Amino acid sequence: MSFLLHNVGLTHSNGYVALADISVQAQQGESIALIGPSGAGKTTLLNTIGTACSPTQGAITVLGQAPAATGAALRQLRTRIGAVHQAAPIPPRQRVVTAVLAGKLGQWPVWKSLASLVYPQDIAGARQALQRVHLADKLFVRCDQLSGGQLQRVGIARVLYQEAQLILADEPVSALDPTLALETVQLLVQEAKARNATLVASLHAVELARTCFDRLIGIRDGRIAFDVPAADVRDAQLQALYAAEAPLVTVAPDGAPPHAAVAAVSMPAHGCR
Ligand SMILES: Nc1ncnc2c1ncn2[C@@H]1O[C@H](COP(=O)(O)OP(=O)(O)OP(=O)(O)O)[C@@H](O)[C@H]1O
Repeated sequence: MSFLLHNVGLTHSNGYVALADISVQAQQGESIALIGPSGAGKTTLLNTIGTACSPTQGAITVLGQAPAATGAALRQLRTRIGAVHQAAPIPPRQRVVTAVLAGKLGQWPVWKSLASLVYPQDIAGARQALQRVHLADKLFVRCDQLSGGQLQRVGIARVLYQEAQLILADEPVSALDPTLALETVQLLVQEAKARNATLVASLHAVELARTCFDRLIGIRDGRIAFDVPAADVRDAQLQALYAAEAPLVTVAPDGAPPHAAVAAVSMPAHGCR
């Protein structure tokens, strides 16, 4: 078992219920895409699985541990979890090589981590990870000299270098063009499969989610709308997931009566299978 959430809820201090009644489990090695409208709770769920957010209800086990454990046990657990953030939290003046090596800071002894900040301790390893996202030529470039998409790929190189057992990726390809997005999602899925790591990624590109992952979890209003093998998801489920709360009312320019427009699910014609 990779993780297990039982009746998990998360209510923010202002009373906003971001997650409610979330019960979900994943076997080691599964690849799962989280999909759902903006504000549905995908990031909050990823942060909860990744121990960055504590649930206010329910129980959670991650990689065989209850994250409520504090101090050294929690730090140790986090070294086994790799996170790819929507906007990589990388200091702008940091060199790319240092940003990638940061993936293993928690696994290295303190002396090595500190030494690596002054002189990168595994340049070959960082180069290899960067090669996989086509950025080996940026090894010694400062992160503030990269484009948003390049920075996002540095975050992916970091998680590849970390060799985490559980990879949590929050919209990992949102800044990439469609071709690179497909290639990068395939890379993450293949990497996870090759190492029997679990991958959970939130995505707005529904067709990428549908074609590249084993399983799809639809999130809406902080709840699980469906949890199905990717091959079994039906168009009606996707339409309902993304349907506007109230239909958008548009007025035709010629003064014809207003009509309702339901948000369409975008499905570009590319895939993994
Ligand atoms: N600290 C907070 N306090 C109160 N509400 C919050 C807080 N953080 C997030 N929220 C709310 O929780 C809800 C879920 O946010 P979350 O970022 O998980 O959504 P998401 O599905 O990842 O959205 P997106 O696709 O736009 O990234 C949103 O309505 C957001 O406004």
